[in-house]
Amino acid sequence: MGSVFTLKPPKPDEGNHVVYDEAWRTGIWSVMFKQPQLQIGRDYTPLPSVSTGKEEDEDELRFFIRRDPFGEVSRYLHSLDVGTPIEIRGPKIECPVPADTRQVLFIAGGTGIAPALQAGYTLLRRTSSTHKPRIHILWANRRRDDCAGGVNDTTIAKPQRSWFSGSSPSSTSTSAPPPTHVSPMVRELEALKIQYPGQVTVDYYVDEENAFIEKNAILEFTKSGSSSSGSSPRNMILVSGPEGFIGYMAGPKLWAQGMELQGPLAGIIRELDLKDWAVWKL
Ligand SMILES: Cc1cc2nc3c(=O)[nH]c(=O)nc-3n(C[C@H](O)[C@H](O)[C@H](O)COP(=O)(O)OP(=O)(O)OC[C@H]3O[C@@H](n4cnc5c(N)ncnc54)[C@H](O)[C@@H]3O)c2cc1C
Repeated sequence: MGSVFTLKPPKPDEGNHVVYDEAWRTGIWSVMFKQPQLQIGRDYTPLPSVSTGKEEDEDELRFFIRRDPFGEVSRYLHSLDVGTPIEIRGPKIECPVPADTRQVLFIAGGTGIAPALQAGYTLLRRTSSTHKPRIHILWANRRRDDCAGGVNDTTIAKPQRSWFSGSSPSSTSTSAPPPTHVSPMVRELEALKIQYPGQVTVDYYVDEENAFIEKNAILEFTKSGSSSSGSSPRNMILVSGPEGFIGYMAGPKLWAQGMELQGPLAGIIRELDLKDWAVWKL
């Protein structure tokens, strides 16, 4: 399971604000947390503040961090008392979302949902009367508990309307009862949907329910998003999650000369041979 962490600078710093603001406008970014005893660092992805209703003007950063029972830094972070000082480094831009992007298909595994929220936030802030970008998120988790309360928007076996959407619970006999526990990341996704109606859709896939992201789920969105006109709008597929997940979807990333590279496109996305879609592995 994971937890949401909130970081505040010890004193207000105008410099931080400018740097973070630029990162939020650019796309997907991370910061590195340092574990002081072992002198090791790990990257984590700040969450946009859609659900909190705050502007990005308070240098506060929030993170969703999964506690790996055998992981050095994530265990360390979960063991800290509230208020403990911690050193971070960054931001590091992982992937810009170009200004003319119209459609994003985000394929996320586990905590790979945090960059999906960032991509959605950056993309949708650019909404205007003439520019209505869209993001469709396919989110895979091992357990239902990881995405508790999440209701599919587009899959064929479309279940009940989301209880977040404000429909009267007594209006239909098929309404789902409000779940007793709602994953914090589902709350973030729902907040984004409410802020940008019709521009965000999410489908959930749960390993323990034998629901896996397959080719047709990718095709459903990409075929509707491909351009029929000569000038192709910019469409992106972003893949984020554990190494094996990225490898299965889009082929592994590569290491060369101490640098992580994208590596060739492979996996099921390559087999789909999509035109007009740029693929990026996070
Ligand atoms: C750009 C980026 C953004 C990220 N954003 C987030 C985020 O927002 N939230 C989040 O939760 N995570 C995020 N991560 C992942 C995060 O950086 C860490 O990798 C994760 O928290 C695990 O780190 P750790 O130090 O706890 O585990 P580690 O100590 O690195 O261990 C990870 C796992 O590997 C196993 N392992 C370690 N060494 C060995 C070995 N020699 N042989 C076999 N197994 C071994 C451990 O048992 C453990 O299960 C992000 C990663 C990147 C690259």
